[in-house]
Amino acid sequence: MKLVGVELRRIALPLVAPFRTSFGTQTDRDVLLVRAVTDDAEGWGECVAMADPAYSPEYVDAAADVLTRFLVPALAAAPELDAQRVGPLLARFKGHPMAKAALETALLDAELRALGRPLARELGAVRDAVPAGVSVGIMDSIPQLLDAVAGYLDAGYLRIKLKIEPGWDVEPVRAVRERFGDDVALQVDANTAYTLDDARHLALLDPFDLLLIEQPLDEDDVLGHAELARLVRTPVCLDESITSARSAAAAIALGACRIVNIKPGRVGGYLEARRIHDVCRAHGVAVWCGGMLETGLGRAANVALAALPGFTLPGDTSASDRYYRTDVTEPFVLADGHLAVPRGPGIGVVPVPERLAEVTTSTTWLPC
Ligand SMILES: O=C(O)CCC(=O)N[C@@H](C(=O)O)c1ccccc1
Repeated sequence: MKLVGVELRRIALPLVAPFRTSFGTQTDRDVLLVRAVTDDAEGWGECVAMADPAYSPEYVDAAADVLTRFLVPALAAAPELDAQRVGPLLARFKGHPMAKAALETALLDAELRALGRPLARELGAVRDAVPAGVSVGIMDSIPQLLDAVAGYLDAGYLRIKLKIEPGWDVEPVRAVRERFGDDVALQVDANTAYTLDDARHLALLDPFDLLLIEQPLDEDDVLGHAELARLVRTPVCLDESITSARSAAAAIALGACRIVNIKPGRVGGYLEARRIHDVCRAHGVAVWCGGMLETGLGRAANVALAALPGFTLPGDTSASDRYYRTDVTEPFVLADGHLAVPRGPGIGVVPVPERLAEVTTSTTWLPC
């Protein structure tokens, strides 16, 4: 496969409602899409970097810059290219996993479209549909939270994830349990908002039979998570801390997590995501697919990944309307609490041209 050129396209999408986490509130998304044009086919990748470096060190302007000045030229110079070679070709550039993931995914999508192979099949999917969980932001009040959770349960979501932070943790969890009962699959996500000094407080969540507590401590505090795991009963799940298959193996060996949230953008792409899945599965560690408010392009690829055998917990693979009034692809719609795995070649979806044009704020063509 030869790279003819790469389009970097920025789109602006308002969220249907503000989404508050322990590190800030999102009201809209400034998304970088990557379209790779090869001599065989073209493919799409979505960069999940946020507008500011609040979740991770990456941010969307930096991703566009590193793609333009370093990552795309490195692939353009490659005499022979396929998706498996993208990681090794870009390894000399440190970091920027979200930018790298978007480019690798665009190449992988192009390659698989040329072969007529669905991404799900390429990754090793064993399911045609995946159970959908939903992430619920921090709210202004408990009643507002309960109304939101009621709406998602009515919509059919099979798992509720509550964002928590100091001052908004035990009470919201208690209220959801009291209102909706003990059978609702429920978990919490702290996004690194606590320290080991909060262990006794976090143990107050133990009676609520949560599936997991996600990333309570700093992303680089793997030993702290191992210590916390000895102090609380709720299983610890890592997100920001897991950046590669190697880091997953180390975290598991240290007892820092019993569950892993796999986000392809955070780890550099779907091929590394599969390697993390394989490492976790070999150690009996359950995984689920995290979300980064993706459009239907990233969502399609995430749903394909979530169909692998080790993804035994519902992911943050919600329907398109959880975040967007109109998606850039045909919308993903919940059916009996599940999303169907795209069956077409590559990621199985493409942007709707008129919709893409409506939301485009800039586009840059990088000839190769
Ligand atoms: O459903 C989704 O796509 C979002 C799931 C979610 O809560 N993502 C969180 C996270 O920390 O996991 C997030 C949101 C915004 C930005 C970064 C991360």
